[in-house]
Amino acid sequence: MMAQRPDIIVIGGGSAGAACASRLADAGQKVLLVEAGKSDKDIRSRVPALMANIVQTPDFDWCYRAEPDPSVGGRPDVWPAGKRLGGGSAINGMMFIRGHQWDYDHWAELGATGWDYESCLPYFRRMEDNERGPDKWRGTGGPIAVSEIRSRYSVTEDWVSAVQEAGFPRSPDLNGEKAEGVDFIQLSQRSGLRWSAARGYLEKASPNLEIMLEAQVQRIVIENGRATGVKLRHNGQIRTLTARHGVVLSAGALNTPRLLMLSGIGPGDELRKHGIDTVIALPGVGQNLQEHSATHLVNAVDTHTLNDDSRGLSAVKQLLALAVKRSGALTTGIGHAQAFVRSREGLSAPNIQLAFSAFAFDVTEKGNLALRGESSVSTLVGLMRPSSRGSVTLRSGNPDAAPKIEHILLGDEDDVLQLVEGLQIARAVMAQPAIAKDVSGEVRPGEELESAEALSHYVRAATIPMYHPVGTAKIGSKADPMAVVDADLKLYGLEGLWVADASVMPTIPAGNTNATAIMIGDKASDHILKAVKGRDISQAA
Ligand SMILES: Cc1cc2nc3c(=O)[nH]c(=O)nc-3n(C[C@H](O)[C@H](O)[C@H](O)COP(=O)(O)OP(=O)(O)OC[C@H]3O[C@@H](n4cnc5c(N)ncnc54)[C@H](O)[C@@H]3O)c2cc1C
Repeated sequence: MMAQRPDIIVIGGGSAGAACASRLADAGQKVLLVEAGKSDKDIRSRVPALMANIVQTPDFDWCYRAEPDPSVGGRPDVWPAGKRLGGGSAINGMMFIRGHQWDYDHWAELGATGWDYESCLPYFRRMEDNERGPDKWRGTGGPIAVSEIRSRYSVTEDWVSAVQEAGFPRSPDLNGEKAEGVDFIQLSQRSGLRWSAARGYLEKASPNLEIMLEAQVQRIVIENGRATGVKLRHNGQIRTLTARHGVVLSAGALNTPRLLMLSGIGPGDELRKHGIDTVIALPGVGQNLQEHSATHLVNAVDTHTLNDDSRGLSAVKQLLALAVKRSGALTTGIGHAQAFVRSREGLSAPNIQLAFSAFAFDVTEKGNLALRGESSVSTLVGLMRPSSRGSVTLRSGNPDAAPKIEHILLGDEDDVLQLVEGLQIARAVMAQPAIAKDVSGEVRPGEELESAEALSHYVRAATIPMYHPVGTAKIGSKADPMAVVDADLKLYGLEGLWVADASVMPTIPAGNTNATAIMIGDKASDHILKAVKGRDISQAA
């Protein structure tokens, strides 16, 4: 344990917490980072394709399940959340994408002053070590390695051509000037291995940073209107640790609101229900839960795919390719190429993400995913700006109880319509000459489902969450009663408590959320330094 009392305690060493803790320590703060999970130094986290073995494994994942969702036939969906140093970035699909500039500018319009794209860009740039090199939009030399995919299949090249044949532009860089059009996917990897936020920010962190693993925070300690420390369980003992300046809460969009409520911060009625005294009444805690929804188009193909590389001699070759060249099927992320497209006229920005993979899964009778036995490809059709909103509340006052997640994935008819439009675009792409020559049939939804009505039934049955929960402690102006933190990420009504993770996003950005969460953690450090050292945020980054 740190000999001295730390200046700041950071709760949660995930995507945002790792970035924030490391930057604060670099700036001279004595930081104690407390993480409930173990280290991410584990081959199952490092080898990308082993992701399938760690999601839904309690040693890596909090393994949450939402309440039954009537909009998808009453299915109680799984809501994974990383439980290792690195958090989500230690178990996720590694797709590295920032989202569209419009989303950040929209945040600022909603009251998150200083979170427009121009203000976030220096932090996106400083986090990156981008294999494509630096330019006005991209960074190099930063802690997070961003690499091109190394699991290459000719069918992916064909898909990229087919998207263009279908009328969408080729993007020079979806993380660059414009997040619209088609490109190969970039991954959070270096030399074919996962590059989590823990690897990037914590492995070479300043000696000012101490990390306490397998330390599960039960609540934030509040004295005289100030957060002074945490109560946690470590090695079977309950301990209270204090910090000079305060606490940064980075437990992720599901656990951050849970910890706030366990600490007496949240909607009064909800706290009373569980016998918790209200310290600060903030009705927005746990509300505004947002999530991307996605459905899949699966095709059988006559060309070589990753499904073929998962069996027999080919599988052995892939092991060798990883060991010798750090390439091949075992370096795969969850997608290989992607396109951001508009499914209709009059939108301010693309509303649909198509993520193409040169592989496809079947769902087994037990509900598990299994790679298909034949050559196959899949196109994920993701809805980028869903209207549905859900909530995270307490199941009980027991600090070990899972949060109660209530989310109606397809609560809005127009969300279903947009997914149908996205599916129709994904099908149109597969019909283009560049890829039609590879395709031997449609597995899901199935060619017989043609009408928009039939496709909407399919969407309702087959849509799943994309594992991108955000928004449950949103940034907003003082005039917004549902805002939880101000634009400096300080909790309303309390000194010494900042929230820095995916929960502060006012709305979900158009793209997988890891890069945005890391940006928030990195930028948070400058807001906190402004508070504790009077540093000028406009001069930071
Ligand atoms: C299976 C999966 C696949 C995904 N795929 C992608 C992808 O391909 N690309 C992408 O961009 N995004 C992806 N995401 C989403 C992305 O990883 C998350 O948005 C991001 O990690 C969120 O960062 P965060 O800092 O908000 O929370 P997290 O990274 O979840 O960090 C929270 C941390 O807090 C710790 N913690 C929680 N409660 C406590 C407590 N009481 N005490 C101490 N510590 C605690 C947790 O163990 C965790 O380490 C995926 C997520 C999942 C789960």
